Amino acid sequence: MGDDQGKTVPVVDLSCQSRTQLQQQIAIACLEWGVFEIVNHGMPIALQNQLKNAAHHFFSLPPEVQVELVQTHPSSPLSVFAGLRNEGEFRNRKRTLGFKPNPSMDVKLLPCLLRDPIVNFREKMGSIAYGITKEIFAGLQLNADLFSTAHTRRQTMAVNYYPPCTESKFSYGLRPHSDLGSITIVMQDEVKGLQIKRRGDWIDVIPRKDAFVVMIGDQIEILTNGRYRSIEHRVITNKIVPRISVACFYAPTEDDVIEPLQKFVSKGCPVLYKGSKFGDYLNHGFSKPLNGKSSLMYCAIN
Ligand SMILES: O=C(O)CCC(=O)C(=O)O
Ligand SMILES: [Fe+2]
Repeated sequence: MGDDQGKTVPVVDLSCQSRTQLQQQIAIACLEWGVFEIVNHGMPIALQNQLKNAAHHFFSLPPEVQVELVQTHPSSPLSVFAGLRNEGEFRNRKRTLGFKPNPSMDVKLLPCLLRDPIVNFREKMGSIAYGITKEIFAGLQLNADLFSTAHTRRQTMAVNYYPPCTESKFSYGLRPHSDLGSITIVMQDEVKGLQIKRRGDWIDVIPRKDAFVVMIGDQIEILTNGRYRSIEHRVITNKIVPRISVACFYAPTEDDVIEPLQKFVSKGCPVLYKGSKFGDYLNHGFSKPLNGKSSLMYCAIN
């Protein structure tokens, strides 16, 4: 486990420890950092490499070919786009291959290049996410099965490609933000770029071949009334090599209303957020350019 005083994101080994120890480590990481890395997570290396290779290949194709490959059919579960829906003043220098939430997916619609890597990776990552959220909620003495099921129902996935960038005003691959859902699990390649904000400083999440990054999202902050805070993060580009990441987002369904649990409210800790439908929260978050943790203002009680 990383040193709390240090500048390294804590690493949680999912093997070789009792569940109580595991829950404690995760609880400390959530409380003090809002982000941690997991090793021995059980995702086969071959599956990771398959998806990374497919992503490199896909993004090396001309943009119009990329679009043609994934968007020709209206019910395709995939879409490919540059930047974000709302960019604001500065562009986010990335291209994303996005997998829609719980599509009634006809796998045959996916191009062969991506079909097996995406489907297999996504399925395995879903069970890793369920396992992690279970330990997070168990560590909070909540009904772990119930809450982990509720907070992983909506699953989306983004394969991000950050091209090398020489213009300094485009140095952001992704501007500072917190994720809108409950948890995000990220697979990085070997290229640095992801940073998290801790006590006012930006800290690199140095890529480790064997690790995935787990980030606490806004819905957990709301549910726990600020006990666990969502992590602000950003991606910076570099001038030389492209970077690939795969971000898997887990969240409640769009009809679920998320509000602080009574357990986390007390005289000394008054209610910080009002309840809101996750779908409304999401639409509001997507309607604004990324700006730190401002997405939480949507339901903050001041
Ligand atoms: O590329 C990364 O490492 C993180 C991506 C991310 O933060 C996001 O897609 O929300
Ligand atoms: Fe993010």
